[in-house]
Amino acid sequence: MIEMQGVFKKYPDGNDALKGINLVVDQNEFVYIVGPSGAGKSTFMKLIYREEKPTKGQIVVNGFNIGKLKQRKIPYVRRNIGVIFQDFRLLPKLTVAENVAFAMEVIEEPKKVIRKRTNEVLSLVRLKGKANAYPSQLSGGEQQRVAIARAIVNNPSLIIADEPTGNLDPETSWGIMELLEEINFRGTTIIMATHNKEIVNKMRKRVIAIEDGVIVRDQERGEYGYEV
Ligand SMILES: Nc1ncnc2c1ncn2[C@@H]1O[C@H](COP(=O)(O)OP(=O)(O)OP(=O)(O)O)[C@@H](O)[C@H]1O
Repeated sequence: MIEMQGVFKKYPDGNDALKGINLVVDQNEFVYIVGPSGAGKSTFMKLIYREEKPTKGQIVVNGFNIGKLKQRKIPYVRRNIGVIFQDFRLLPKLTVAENVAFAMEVIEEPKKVIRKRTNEVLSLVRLKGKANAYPSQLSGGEQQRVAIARAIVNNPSLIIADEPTGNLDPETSWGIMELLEEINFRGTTIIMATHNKEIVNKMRKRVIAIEDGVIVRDQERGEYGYEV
């Protein structure tokens, strides 16, 4: 589902963020991306959902050659990818239900489908009771659950999560991880960048370590491997 061959990313200011990435991620894998600050993890994730373009090399996601994608085709690829950030990025003036529904409105789903599916995903993240609340009225963990609901509402085959527990306390973080595991169990591939040693060591998934723009380790049922 994701294939990278000889991928380099040099930012316009000359920063070499990635220097020759090769990897394959299959459908339904759960992959942790670990590594020191500035190693290139976020850049790696941004290339997958085409927030950034590679300077060299090939990236294929769900059969699309991401680097060569025409501007007008980008929405088709993004529709199949849910993205979750450390800082939630909800729309503050929309309610919980509206934040989730918005992701379906932009792809012009019928109103009836939107209502039904919004209810479904809010149940899944256990937030049905907060449907009419605004993000500012929610805890951090609840806001992240809304962001997860929004990410999965269009049934993406892939979720990219960039430090999804970075702003959350340990207990809340576990709740988020259980949710991501359940989503993975239902068939969605998950790629998650994290600095959370406890989570990586307990959940035992594939671990890819990036240092200074290259993959230095790729382990099944791996460990975090750094002191924090
Ligand atoms: N938009 C940008 N323009 C120029 N350089 C950038 C840009 N974004 C990132 N970089 C540089 O690219 C390198 C990799 O950054 P990246 O954000 O991918 O690292 P990271 O592993 O995600 O770090 P962290 O764990 O701190 O989030 C760093 O040297 C960073 O300064």
